[in-house]
Amino acid sequence: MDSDLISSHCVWATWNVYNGRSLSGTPLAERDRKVTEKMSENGTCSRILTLDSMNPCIQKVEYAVRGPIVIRAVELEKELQQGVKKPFTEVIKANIGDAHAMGQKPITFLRQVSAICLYPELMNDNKFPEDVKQKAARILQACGGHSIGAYSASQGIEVIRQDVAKYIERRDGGILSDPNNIYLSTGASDSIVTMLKLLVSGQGKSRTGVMIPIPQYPLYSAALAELDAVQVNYYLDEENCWALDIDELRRSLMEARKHCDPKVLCIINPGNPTGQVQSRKCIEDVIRFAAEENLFLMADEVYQDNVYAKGCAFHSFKKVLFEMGPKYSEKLELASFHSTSKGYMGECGFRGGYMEVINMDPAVKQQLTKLVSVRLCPPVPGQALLDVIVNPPKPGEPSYKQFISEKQAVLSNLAEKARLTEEILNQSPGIRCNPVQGAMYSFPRIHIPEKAVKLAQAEGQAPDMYFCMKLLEETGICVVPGSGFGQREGTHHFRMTILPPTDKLKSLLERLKDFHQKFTEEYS
Ligand SMILES: Cc1ncc(COP(=O)(O)O)c(C=O)c1O
Repeated sequence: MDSDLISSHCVWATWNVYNGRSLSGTPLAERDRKVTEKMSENGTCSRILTLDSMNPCIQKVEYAVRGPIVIRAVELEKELQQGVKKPFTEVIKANIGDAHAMGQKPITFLRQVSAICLYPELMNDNKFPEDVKQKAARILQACGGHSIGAYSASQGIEVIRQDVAKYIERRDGGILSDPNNIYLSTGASDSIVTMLKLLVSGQGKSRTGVMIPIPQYPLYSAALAELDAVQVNYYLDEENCWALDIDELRRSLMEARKHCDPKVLCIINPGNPTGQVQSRKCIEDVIRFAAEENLFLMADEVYQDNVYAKGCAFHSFKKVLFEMGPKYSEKLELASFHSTSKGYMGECGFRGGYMEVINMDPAVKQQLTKLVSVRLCPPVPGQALLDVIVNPPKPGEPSYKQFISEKQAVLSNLAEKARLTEEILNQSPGIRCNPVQGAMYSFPRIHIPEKAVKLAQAEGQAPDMYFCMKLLEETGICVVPGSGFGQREGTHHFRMTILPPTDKLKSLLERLKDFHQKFTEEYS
Protein backbone atom coordinates (compact mmCIF):
# COMPACT_ATOMS: atom_id res chain seq x y z
CA MET A 1 0.00 0.00 0.00
CA ASP A 2 1.41 3.43 -0.80
CA SER A 3 1.61 6.08 1.87
CA ASP A 4 -1.42 8.02 0.64
CA LEU A 5 -3.52 4.92 0.87
CA ILE A 6 -2.23 4.16 4.35
CA SER A 7 -2.96 7.64 5.64
CA SER A 8 -6.34 7.76 3.95
CA HIS A 9 -7.17 4.38 5.50
CA CYS A 10 -6.19 5.79 8.90
CA VAL A 11 -8.39 8.85 8.45
CA TRP A 12 -11.23 6.55 7.46
CA ALA A 13 -10.75 4.30 10.50
CA THR A 14 -10.81 7.34 12.77
CA TRP A 15 -13.84 8.69 10.96
CA ASN A 16 -15.78 5.49 11.69
CA VAL A 17 -14.94 5.63 15.39
CA TYR A 18 -15.98 9.26 15.82
CA ASN A 19 -18.87 9.30 13.40
CA GLY A 20 -20.28 6.19 15.08
CA ARG A 21 -20.28 8.10 18.36
CA SER A 22 -22.03 11.12 16.96
CA LEU A 23 -24.69 8.95 15.36
CA SER A 24 -25.75 7.47 18.68
CA GLY A 25 -27.31 9.09 21.69
CA THR A 26 -30.68 10.40 20.50
CA PRO A 27 -33.77 8.23 21.17
CA LEU A 28 -34.43 7.70 17.46
CA ALA A 29 -30.80 6.81 16.73
CA GLU A 30 -30.95 4.27 19.58
CA ARG A 31 -34.12 2.80 18.09
CA ASP A 32 -32.50 2.48 14.64
CA ARG A 33 -29.46 0.82 16.18
CA LYS A 34 -31.62 -1.72 18.04
CA VAL A 35 -33.60 -2.54 14.89
CA THR A 36 -30.33 -3.21 13.04
CA GLU A 37 -29.08 -5.39 15.90
CA LYS A 38 -32.29 -7.39 15.94
CA MET A 39 -32.17 -7.91 12.19
CA SER A 40 -28.57 -9.13 12.36
CA GLU A 41 -29.32 -11.47 15.31
CA ASN A 42 -32.14 -13.09 13.34
CA GLY A 43 -29.85 -13.33 10.34
CA THR A 44 -32.65 -11.70 8.37
CA CYS A 45 -31.24 -8.35 7.56
CA SER A 46 -33.88 -7.25 5.12
CA ARG A 47 -32.71 -3.69 4.64
CA ILE A 48 -32.33 -2.74 1.00
CA LEU A 49 -29.73 -0.10 1.69
CA THR A 50 -26.80 -1.52 3.64
CA LEU A 51 -23.07 -0.89 3.67
CA ASP A 52 -22.69 -3.98 1.47
CA SER A 53 -25.32 -2.96 -1.05
CA MET A 54 -24.72 0.78 -1.23
CA ASN A 55 -22.69 2.55 -3.89
CA PRO A 56 -19.11 1.50 -3.03
CA CYS A 57 -17.71 4.73 -4.47
CA ILE A 58 -19.47 6.75 -1.77
CA GLN A 59 -17.76 4.69 0.91
CA LYS A 60 -14.40 5.72 -0.52
CA VAL A 61 -15.28 9.42 -0.25
CA GLU A 62 -13.46 11.37 2.46
CA TYR A 63 -13.53 15.04 3.39
CA ALA A 64 -11.04 15.75 6.15
CA VAL A 65 -11.99 19.42 6.51
CA ARG A 66 -15.23 18.33 8.19
CA GLY A 67 -13.99 14.94 9.39
CA PRO A 68 -13.59 13.23 12.78
CA ILE A 69 -11.66 16.09 14.36
CA VAL A 70 -14.54 18.46 13.69
CA ILE A 71 -17.11 15.96 14.96
CA ARG A 72 -15.14 15.73 18.20
CA ALA A 73 -14.82 19.54 18.35
CA VAL A 74 -18.61 19.86 18.22
CA GLU A 75 -18.94 17.25 20.99
CA LEU A 76 -16.44 19.18 23.12
CA GLU A 77 -18.41 22.40 22.61
CA LYS A 78 -21.53 20.64 23.88
CA GLU A 79 -19.63 19.25 26.86
CA LEU A 80 -18.39 22.75 27.73
CA GLN A 81 -21.95 24.06 27.55
CA GLN A 82 -23.04 21.29 29.94
CA GLY A 83 -20.39 22.48 32.41
CA VAL A 84 -17.93 19.59 31.92
CA LYS A 85 -14.49 20.73 33.17
CA LYS A 86 -11.85 20.97 30.42
CA PRO A 87 -8.32 22.40 30.33
CA PHE A 88 -9.77 25.17 28.08
CA THR A 89 -12.88 27.36 28.04
CA GLU A 90 -13.50 27.57 24.31
CA VAL A 91 -13.12 25.39 21.22
CA ILE A 92 -11.51 27.34 18.37
CA LYS A 93 -12.40 25.91 14.98
CA ALA A 94 -9.44 26.82 12.80
CA ASN A 95 -10.26 23.89 10.51
CA ILE A 96 -12.20 25.53 7.72
CA GLY A 97 -11.94 28.63 5.54
CA ASP A 98 -15.17 30.17 6.78
CA ALA A 99 -14.41 33.84 7.47
CA HIS A 100 -17.79 34.82 8.90
CA ALA A 101 -17.78 31.86 11.27
CA MET A 102 -14.51 33.31 12.61
CA GLY A 103 -16.14 36.67 13.28
CA GLN A 104 -15.48 38.59 10.03
CA LYS A 105 -18.17 41.25 9.51
CA PRO A 106 -20.03 41.21 6.18
CA ILE A 107 -19.24 43.99 3.71
CA THR A 108 -22.07 46.53 4.12
CA PHE A 109 -22.72 47.12 0.42
CA LEU A 110 -23.06 43.41 -0.36
CA ARG A 111 -25.57 42.88 2.41
CA GLN A 112 -27.55 46.05 1.68
CA VAL A 113 -28.17 45.06 -1.92
CA SER A 114 -28.95 41.48 -0.89
CA ALA A 115 -31.38 42.73 1.78
CA ILE A 116 -33.39 44.75 -0.73
CA CYS A 117 -33.35 41.89 -3.22
CA LEU A 118 -34.80 39.63 -0.54
CA TYR A 119 -37.28 42.19 0.79
CA PRO A 120 -38.04 44.81 -1.89
CA GLU A 121 -40.15 46.86 0.56
CA LEU A 122 -36.80 48.17 1.84
CA MET A 123 -36.52 50.13 -1.39
CA ASN A 124 -38.56 52.82 0.43
CA ASP A 125 -36.19 52.91 3.39
CA ASN A 126 -34.12 56.12 3.55
CA LYS A 127 -31.25 54.34 5.29
CA PHE A 128 -30.26 52.66 2.02
CA PRO A 129 -28.06 54.73 -0.33
CA GLU A 130 -29.26 55.40 -3.88
CA ASP A 131 -26.63 53.21 -5.59
CA VAL A 132 -27.65 50.26 -3.40
CA LYS A 133 -31.27 50.71 -4.48
CA GLN A 134 -30.32 51.00 -8.15
CA LYS A 135 -28.24 47.85 -8.01
CA ALA A 136 -31.00 45.91 -6.27
CA ALA A 137 -33.60 47.18 -8.75
CA ARG A 138 -31.40 46.04 -11.64
CA ILE A 139 -30.99 42.56 -10.17
CA LEU A 140 -34.72 42.25 -9.46
CA GLN A 141 -35.41 43.38 -13.01
CA ALA A 142 -32.97 40.73 -14.26
CA CYS A 143 -35.01 38.10 -12.43
CA GLY A 144 -37.78 38.97 -14.89
CA GLY A 145 -39.33 41.37 -12.38
CA HIS A 146 -40.17 38.38 -10.17
CA SER A 147 -38.91 37.77 -6.67
CA ILE A 148 -35.49 36.21 -6.17
CA GLY A 149 -37.45 33.31 -4.74
CA ALA A 150 -38.21 32.19 -8.31
CA TYR A 151 -36.07 29.73 -10.27
CA SER A 152 -33.69 31.29 -12.78
CA ALA A 153 -32.21 30.03 -16.05
CA SER A 154 -30.07 26.96 -15.31
CA GLN A 155 -26.86 28.52 -16.61
CA GLY A 156 -27.56 31.55 -14.40
CA ILE A 157 -29.31 34.90 -14.90
CA GLU A 158 -28.21 36.39 -18.22
CA VAL A 159 -27.55 39.92 -16.94
CA ILE A 160 -25.38 38.49 -14.15
CA ARG A 161 -23.42 36.36 -16.62
CA GLN A 162 -22.84 39.53 -18.65
CA ASP A 163 -21.60 41.30 -15.51
CA VAL A 164 -19.30 38.37 -14.72
CA ALA A 165 -17.90 38.52 -18.27
CA LYS A 166 -17.21 42.27 -17.89
CA TYR A 167 -15.51 41.62 -14.54
CA ILE A 168 -13.25 39.01 -16.16
CA GLU A 169 -12.40 41.42 -18.98
CA ARG A 170 -11.43 44.15 -16.48
CA ARG A 171 -9.41 41.66 -14.44
CA ASP A 172 -7.60 40.32 -17.50
CA GLY A 173 -6.68 43.65 -19.09
CA GLY A 174 -9.41 43.64 -21.73
CA ILE A 175 -9.15 40.05 -23.03
CA LEU A 176 -12.69 39.26 -24.22
CA SER A 177 -15.02 37.09 -22.19
CA ASP A 178 -18.24 35.67 -23.63
CA PRO A 179 -21.26 35.52 -21.25
CA ASN A 180 -22.26 32.31 -23.06
CA ASN A 181 -19.10 30.69 -21.68
CA ILE A 182 -20.05 31.59 -18.11
CA TYR A 183 -21.97 29.16 -15.92
CA LEU A 184 -23.14 30.43 -12.54
CA SER A 185 -22.96 27.82 -9.81
CA THR A 186 -23.75 26.78 -6.25
CA GLY A 187 -20.26 27.77 -5.09
CA ALA A 188 -17.12 26.62 -6.86
CA SER A 189 -17.53 23.07 -5.48
CA ASP A 190 -20.59 22.59 -7.64
CA SER A 191 -18.98 23.63 -10.93
CA ILE A 192 -15.76 21.72 -10.20
CA VAL A 193 -17.73 18.51 -9.67
CA THR A 194 -19.90 19.23 -12.73
CA MET A 195 -16.79 19.67 -14.88
CA LEU A 196 -15.27 16.45 -13.55
CA LYS A 197 -18.51 14.60 -14.30
CA LEU A 198 -18.20 15.67 -17.93
CA LEU A 199 -14.55 14.67 -18.14
CA VAL A 200 -14.55 11.25 -16.49
CA SER A 201 -15.11 8.14 -18.60
CA GLY A 202 -13.64 4.74 -19.50
CA GLN A 203 -12.84 1.46 -17.82
CA GLY A 204 -9.65 -0.38 -16.90
CA LYS A 205 -6.57 1.17 -18.48
CA SER A 206 -8.68 3.75 -20.28
CA ARG A 207 -10.25 5.08 -17.08
CA THR A 208 -9.80 8.85 -16.89
CA GLY A 209 -6.89 10.01 -14.75
CA VAL A 210 -7.14 13.42 -13.12
CA MET A 211 -3.92 15.06 -11.99
CA ILE A 212 -4.25 16.90 -8.69
CA PRO A 213 -1.68 18.62 -6.49
CA ILE A 214 -0.58 16.98 -3.28
CA PRO A 215 -1.29 18.44 -0.79
CA GLN A 216 -4.74 19.12 -2.29
CA TYR A 217 -8.09 20.52 -1.29
CA PRO A 218 -10.02 17.30 -0.54
CA LEU A 219 -13.01 18.24 -2.70
CA TYR A 220 -10.90 16.86 -5.54
CA SER A 221 -10.07 13.46 -4.04
CA ALA A 222 -13.67 13.14 -2.80
CA ALA A 223 -15.18 13.93 -6.20
CA LEU A 224 -12.78 11.55 -7.97
CA ALA A 225 -13.63 8.76 -5.53
CA GLU A 226 -17.34 9.35 -6.05
CA LEU A 227 -16.95 9.33 -9.85
CA ASP A 228 -14.64 6.31 -9.76
CA ALA A 229 -11.93 8.20 -11.65
CA VAL A 230 -8.20 7.69 -11.13
CA GLN A 231 -6.54 10.22 -8.84
CA VAL A 232 -3.11 11.06 -10.22
CA ASN A 233 -0.94 12.82 -7.66
CA TYR A 234 1.71 15.38 -8.43
CA TYR A 235 3.64 16.67 -5.44
CA LEU A 236 4.21 20.35 -4.70
CA ASP A 237 7.72 21.29 -3.64
CA GLU A 238 7.67 22.03 0.08
CA GLU A 239 11.35 23.03 0.08
CA ASN A 240 10.54 25.67 -2.49
CA CYS A 241 7.51 27.35 -0.91
CA TRP A 242 5.16 24.68 -2.26
CA ALA A 243 5.96 25.66 -5.85
CA LEU A 244 4.67 23.58 -8.74
CA ASP A 245 7.50 21.83 -10.55
CA ILE A 246 7.07 20.90 -14.21
CA ASP A 247 9.48 17.93 -13.94
CA GLU A 248 7.27 16.53 -11.19
CA LEU A 249 4.18 17.04 -13.38
CA ARG A 250 5.94 15.12 -16.15
CA ARG A 251 6.98 12.30 -13.80
CA SER A 252 3.47 11.96 -12.49
CA LEU A 253 1.94 11.95 -15.98
CA MET A 254 4.36 9.32 -17.32
CA GLU A 255 3.69 7.01 -14.36
CA ALA A 256 -0.06 7.46 -14.70
CA ARG A 257 -0.05 6.64 -18.42
CA LYS A 258 1.01 3.10 -17.50
CA HIS A 259 -2.34 2.36 -15.85
CA CYS A 260 -4.95 4.94 -16.86
CA ASP A 261 -5.78 7.69 -19.33
CA PRO A 262 -4.73 10.97 -17.74
CA LYS A 263 -6.56 13.78 -19.48
CA VAL A 264 -7.19 16.45 -16.85
CA LEU A 265 -4.79 18.68 -14.94
CA CYS A 266 -6.14 20.52 -11.88
CA ILE A 267 -4.34 23.55 -10.49
CA ILE A 268 -5.25 25.44 -7.33
CA ASN A 269 -3.83 28.98 -7.39
CA PRO A 270 -3.44 30.54 -4.83
CA GLY A 271 -3.08 27.19 -3.13
CA ASN A 272 -5.22 25.46 -0.55
CA PRO A 273 -3.95 24.11 1.86
CA THR A 274 -0.45 25.31 1.00
CA GLY A 275 -0.92 29.07 0.53
CA GLN A 276 1.50 29.49 -2.38
CA VAL A 277 0.94 31.93 -5.26
CA GLN A 278 2.15 30.78 -8.66
CA SER A 279 4.52 32.97 -10.63
CA ARG A 280 3.59 34.01 -14.13
CA LYS A 281 6.48 31.94 -15.50
CA CYS A 282 5.15 28.85 -13.73
CA ILE A 283 1.67 29.41 -15.19
CA GLU A 284 3.16 29.72 -18.68
CA ASP A 285 5.07 26.47 -18.16
CA VAL A 286 1.91 24.70 -16.99
CA ILE A 287 -0.02 25.94 -20.03
CA ARG A 288 2.74 24.77 -22.38
CA PHE A 289 2.86 21.40 -20.63
CA ALA A 290 -0.92 20.93 -20.74
CA ALA A 291 -1.07 21.89 -24.42
CA GLU A 292 1.81 19.58 -25.39
CA GLU A 293 0.41 16.67 -23.40
CA ASN A 294 -3.22 17.18 -24.48
CA LEU A 295 -4.58 17.81 -21.02
CA PHE A 296 -7.77 19.65 -20.14
CA LEU A 297 -6.88 22.33 -17.61
CA MET A 298 -9.01 23.09 -14.57
CA ALA A 299 -7.89 26.28 -12.80
CA ASP A 300 -9.32 26.70 -9.32
CA GLU A 301 -8.90 30.44 -8.72
CA VAL A 302 -11.24 30.96 -5.78
CA TYR A 303 -8.49 32.78 -3.83
CA GLN A 304 -7.71 35.28 -6.60
CA ASP A 305 -8.25 38.25 -4.24
CA ASN A 306 -6.21 36.66 -1.43
CA VAL A 307 -2.60 37.50 -2.25
CA TYR A 308 -0.50 38.96 0.57
CA ALA A 309 3.22 38.45 0.01
CA LYS A 310 5.37 41.20 -1.50
CA GLY A 311 6.50 40.27 -5.00
CA CYS A 312 3.53 37.92 -5.53
CA ALA A 313 0.58 38.71 -7.78
CA PHE A 314 -2.41 36.81 -9.03
CA HIS A 315 -2.29 35.97 -12.76
CA SER A 316 -5.36 34.27 -14.15
CA PHE A 317 -4.75 31.22 -16.33
CA LYS A 318 -7.10 32.72 -18.92
CA LYS A 319 -5.10 35.95 -19.19
CA VAL A 320 -1.74 34.20 -19.43
CA LEU A 321 -3.17 31.74 -21.97
CA PHE A 322 -4.36 34.51 -24.29
CA GLU A 323 -1.13 36.47 -23.88
CA MET A 324 0.81 33.41 -25.02
CA GLY A 325 -0.76 33.77 -28.46
CA PRO A 326 -3.02 31.69 -30.74
CA LYS A 327 -0.76 28.62 -30.67
CA TYR A 328 -2.08 28.06 -27.15
CA SER A 329 -5.20 30.23 -26.87
CA GLU A 330 -6.84 28.45 -29.80
CA LYS A 331 -5.97 25.00 -28.56
CA LEU A 332 -5.96 24.63 -24.82
CA GLU A 333 -9.27 23.68 -23.21
CA LEU A 334 -9.67 25.49 -19.92
CA ALA A 335 -12.27 25.81 -17.19
CA SER A 336 -11.65 28.33 -14.43
CA PHE A 337 -13.56 28.70 -11.18
CA HIS A 338 -14.39 31.52 -8.81
CA SER A 339 -16.59 31.83 -5.75
CA THR A 340 -18.35 34.25 -3.39
CA SER A 341 -16.99 32.22 -0.46
CA LYS A 342 -13.43 33.54 -0.26
CA GLY A 343 -11.65 36.80 -1.13
CA TYR A 344 -12.55 39.77 1.07
CA MET A 345 -16.24 38.85 1.11
CA GLY A 346 -16.14 35.36 2.70
CA GLU A 347 -19.83 34.82 1.91
CA CYS A 348 -19.66 31.00 1.97
CA GLY A 349 -23.26 30.49 3.05
CA PHE A 350 -24.70 32.20 -0.02
CA ARG A 351 -23.32 29.40 -2.20
CA GLY A 352 -22.44 31.54 -5.19
CA GLY A 353 -19.79 31.16 -7.85
CA TYR A 354 -19.12 30.84 -11.54
CA MET A 355 -17.12 28.83 -14.05
CA GLU A 356 -15.77 30.13 -17.36
CA VAL A 357 -15.07 27.60 -20.09
CA ILE A 358 -12.64 28.30 -22.93
CA ASN A 359 -12.34 26.36 -26.20
CA MET A 360 -15.05 23.91 -25.22
CA ASP A 361 -16.53 21.85 -28.07
CA PRO A 362 -20.00 23.39 -28.73
CA ALA A 363 -21.61 19.94 -28.68
CA VAL A 364 -20.12 19.28 -25.23
CA LYS A 365 -21.28 22.71 -24.10
CA GLN A 366 -24.81 21.63 -24.95
CA GLN A 367 -24.32 18.57 -22.77
CA LEU A 368 -23.00 20.78 -19.98
CA THR A 369 -26.03 23.06 -20.23
CA LYS A 370 -28.28 19.99 -20.16
CA LEU A 371 -26.45 18.61 -17.12
CA VAL A 372 -26.80 21.81 -15.08
CA SER A 373 -30.45 22.11 -16.08
CA VAL A 374 -31.23 18.83 -14.30
CA ARG A 375 -30.50 20.64 -11.02
CA LEU A 376 -32.75 23.55 -12.09
CA CYS A 377 -30.56 26.50 -11.10
CA PRO A 378 -27.98 27.75 -8.60
CA PRO A 379 -29.46 29.63 -5.60
CA VAL A 380 -30.73 32.97 -6.89
CA PRO A 381 -29.66 34.95 -3.76
CA GLY A 382 -26.14 33.58 -4.38
CA GLN A 383 -26.31 34.73 -8.01
CA ALA A 384 -27.48 38.18 -6.86
CA LEU A 385 -24.59 38.42 -4.40
CA LEU A 386 -22.12 37.37 -7.09
CA ASP A 387 -23.46 40.18 -9.27
CA VAL A 388 -22.68 42.74 -6.56
CA ILE A 389 -19.18 41.30 -6.11
CA VAL A 390 -18.31 41.47 -9.81
CA ASN A 391 -19.98 44.85 -10.17
CA PRO A 392 -19.03 46.82 -7.03
CA PRO A 393 -19.53 50.58 -6.40
CA LYS A 394 -17.50 52.88 -8.65
CA PRO A 395 -15.56 55.99 -7.59
CA GLY A 396 -17.97 58.87 -6.97
CA GLU A 397 -20.95 56.64 -6.12
CA PRO A 398 -22.42 57.06 -2.62
CA SER A 399 -21.25 53.66 -1.31
CA TYR A 400 -17.78 53.69 -2.87
CA LYS A 401 -15.68 55.01 0.02
CA GLN A 402 -17.18 52.72 2.64
CA PHE A 403 -16.98 49.72 0.33
CA ILE A 404 -13.31 50.26 -0.48
CA SER A 405 -12.34 50.92 3.10
CA GLU A 406 -14.13 47.77 4.35
CA LYS A 407 -12.62 45.65 1.56
CA GLN A 408 -9.10 46.93 2.20
CA ALA A 409 -9.47 46.51 5.96
CA VAL A 410 -10.30 42.81 5.53
CA LEU A 411 -7.48 42.16 3.07
CA SER A 412 -4.82 44.02 5.04
CA ASN A 413 -5.87 42.25 8.23
CA LEU A 414 -5.55 38.90 6.44
CA ALA A 415 -2.11 39.91 5.17
CA GLU A 416 -1.03 40.75 8.72
CA LYS A 417 -2.35 37.43 10.02
CA ALA A 418 -0.59 35.54 7.23
CA ARG A 419 2.70 37.15 8.30
CA LEU A 420 2.09 36.54 12.01
CA THR A 421 1.25 32.89 11.43
CA GLU A 422 4.51 32.22 9.63
CA GLU A 423 6.54 34.22 12.15
CA ILE A 424 5.12 32.64 15.32
CA LEU A 425 5.04 29.05 14.09
CA ASN A 426 8.64 29.24 12.88
CA GLN A 427 9.79 30.15 16.41
CA SER A 428 9.25 26.52 17.34
CA PRO A 429 12.17 24.17 16.51
CA GLY A 430 9.83 21.28 15.62
CA ILE A 431 7.52 23.27 13.34
CA ARG A 432 8.40 24.61 9.90
CA CYS A 433 5.98 26.90 8.13
CA ASN A 434 6.37 28.22 4.59
CA PRO A 435 5.31 31.82 3.94
CA VAL A 436 1.55 32.17 3.57
CA GLN A 437 1.72 34.03 0.25
CA GLY A 438 -2.01 33.81 -0.40
CA ALA A 439 -5.34 32.02 0.30
CA MET A 440 -6.33 31.54 3.97
CA TYR A 441 -4.26 28.73 5.43
CA SER A 442 -0.91 27.66 6.68
CA PHE A 443 0.23 24.06 6.24
CA PRO A 444 3.16 23.73 8.64
CA ARG A 445 5.28 20.62 8.82
CA ILE A 446 5.56 19.17 12.31
CA HIS A 447 8.06 16.83 13.83
CA ILE A 448 6.30 13.88 15.50
CA PRO A 449 8.54 11.69 17.69
CA GLU A 450 8.94 8.06 16.65
CA LYS A 451 7.21 6.84 19.82
CA ALA A 452 4.07 8.84 19.00
CA VAL A 453 4.17 7.63 15.39
CA LYS A 454 4.23 3.99 16.57
CA LEU A 455 1.43 4.56 19.10
CA ALA A 456 -0.73 6.24 16.46
CA GLN A 457 -0.16 3.42 14.00
CA ALA A 458 -1.02 0.86 16.65
CA GLU A 459 -4.35 2.65 17.09
CA GLY A 460 -4.93 2.69 13.33
CA GLN A 461 -4.49 6.43 13.11
CA ALA A 462 -2.28 8.62 10.94
CA PRO A 463 0.35 10.22 13.23
CA ASP A 464 -0.80 13.74 12.45
CA MET A 465 -4.39 12.76 13.23
CA TYR A 466 -3.11 11.49 16.58
CA PHE A 467 -1.35 14.81 17.17
CA CYS A 468 -4.34 16.94 16.12
CA MET A 469 -6.76 14.92 18.26
CA LYS A 470 -4.53 15.34 21.33
CA LEU A 471 -4.16 19.04 20.54
CA LEU A 472 -7.95 19.38 20.42
CA GLU A 473 -8.53 17.44 23.66
CA GLU A 474 -5.92 19.41 25.58
CA THR A 475 -6.24 22.92 24.17
CA GLY A 476 -9.59 23.14 22.36
CA ILE A 477 -7.77 24.07 19.11
CA CYS A 478 -9.29 22.38 16.09
CA VAL A 479 -6.99 21.99 13.06
CA VAL A 480 -7.00 19.39 10.28
CA PRO A 481 -4.33 16.66 9.97
CA GLY A 482 -2.12 16.89 6.90
CA SER A 483 -2.99 13.29 6.00
CA GLY A 484 -6.45 14.54 4.97
CA PHE A 485 -4.84 16.59 2.17
CA GLY A 486 -2.08 14.17 1.16
CA GLN A 487 1.63 14.67 1.89
CA ARG A 488 4.96 13.03 1.13
CA GLU A 489 5.54 9.74 2.93
CA GLY A 490 7.10 10.16 6.37
CA THR A 491 6.16 13.84 6.65
CA HIS A 492 3.47 15.21 8.96
CA HIS A 493 1.53 18.46 8.76
CA PHE A 494 -1.63 20.15 9.82
CA ARG A 495 -3.72 22.80 8.16
CA MET A 496 -5.05 25.77 10.06
CA THR A 497 -6.83 28.86 8.84
CA ILE A 498 -5.43 32.31 9.45
CA LEU A 499 -8.99 33.60 9.93
CA PRO A 500 -9.47 33.96 13.72
CA PRO A 501 -9.39 37.58 14.96
CA THR A 502 -5.77 38.77 15.35
CA ASP A 503 -5.54 38.52 19.17
CA LYS A 504 -7.18 35.12 19.21
CA LEU A 505 -4.92 33.94 16.40
CA LYS A 506 -1.80 35.07 18.27
CA SER A 507 -2.84 33.28 21.45
CA LEU A 508 -3.84 30.19 19.45
CA LEU A 509 -0.43 30.09 17.74
CA GLU A 510 1.39 30.49 21.05
CA ARG A 511 -0.64 27.67 22.62
CA LEU A 512 -0.06 25.49 19.60
CA LYS A 513 3.68 26.04 19.84
CA ASP A 514 3.67 25.22 23.56
CA PHE A 515 1.58 22.13 22.99
CA HIS A 516 3.93 20.87 20.29
CA GLN A 517 6.90 21.30 22.60
CA LYS A 518 5.12 19.45 25.43
CA PHE A 519 4.02 16.69 23.04
CA THR A 520 7.59 16.28 21.74
CA GLU A 521 9.01 16.06 25.27
CA GLU A 522 6.34 13.60 26.37
CA TYR A 523 7.02 11.16 23.50
CA SER A 524 10.79 11.56 23.16
C1 LIG B 1 -9.43 25.54 -3.45
C2 LIG B 1 -10.91 25.56 -3.21
N1 LIG B 1 -11.73 25.30 -4.21
C3 LIG B 1 -13.05 25.29 -4.05
C4 LIG B 1 -13.61 25.54 -2.82
C5 LIG B 1 -15.10 25.48 -2.68
O1 LIG B 1 -15.64 26.74 -2.50
P1 LIG B 1 -17.18 27.03 -2.55
O2 LIG B 1 -17.57 27.46 -1.18
O3 LIG B 1 -17.32 28.12 -3.56
O4 LIG B 1 -17.89 25.80 -2.99
C6 LIG B 1 -12.79 25.79 -1.73
C7 LIG B 1 -13.35 26.01 -0.39
O5 LIG B 1 -12.67 26.11 0.61
C8 LIG B 1 -11.40 25.81 -1.92
O6 LIG B 1 -10.56 26.06 -0.92
